[in-house]
Amino acid sequence: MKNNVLRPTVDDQEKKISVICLGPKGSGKTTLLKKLEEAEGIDNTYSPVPTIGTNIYDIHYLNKHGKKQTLSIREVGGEMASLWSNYLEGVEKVLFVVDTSNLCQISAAAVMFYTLLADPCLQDAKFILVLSKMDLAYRQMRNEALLMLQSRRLRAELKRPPVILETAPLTGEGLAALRACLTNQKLKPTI
Ligand SMILES: Nc1nc2c(ncn2[C@@H]2O[C@H](COP(=O)(O)OP(=O)(O)OP(=O)(O)O)[C@@H](O)[C@H]2O)c(=O)[nH]1
Ligand SMILES: [Mg+2]
Repeated sequence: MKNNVLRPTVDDQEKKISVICLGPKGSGKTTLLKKLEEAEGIDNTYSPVPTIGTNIYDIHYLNKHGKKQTLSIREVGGEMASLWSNYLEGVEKVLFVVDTSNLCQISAAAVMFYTLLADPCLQDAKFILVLSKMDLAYRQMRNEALLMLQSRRLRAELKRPPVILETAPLTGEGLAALRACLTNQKLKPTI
């Protein structure tokens, strides 16, 4: 009689993706992830289409032993915000991207962010809050955004406060720090 071997199902074979990238529509998730992927041709003339559904980006890096590693990140489009909760199981890191230059969107972004912080699936997850499009935002906008997101309260009250990073993917600002944070590496001194 043949051994009754359990064959892996399609779900078992599916790549486990433990990092998710969320944020309001147009906040800059796709642009940021493509830049982290080091895709060619992402500059001021680049115009991505809104993500309908989800996309997966593979980021290649060397670990502390010099071994090549790949980190896969799933973006779920802002258009799909009502369905985000379906993608949270097994997630260990949440990259939440806000458009710092669009203060009209920040209060809605804060509601989305706080809803995720309270989600039972994400109680042990690490949150990285990305203030994006810093090339378009001036200092006061950045301060207002942090105020609306109640960053001080997050730092004071949460057991694991989110890491807050400023980026401008189109100019490359902040990408090294974000990459280091995603891959659990220390940022190399620039000087
Ligand atoms: N100036 C500037 N524009 C940016 C930056 N990042 C993204 N954009 C622009 O913002 C727009 C939206 O960018 P996307 O990356 O598609 O935004 P998204 O968050 O993926 O949007 P959804 O997929 O709809 O949720 C595009 O026109 C980008 O060119 C940035 O750092 N600076
Ligand atoms: Mg997108």
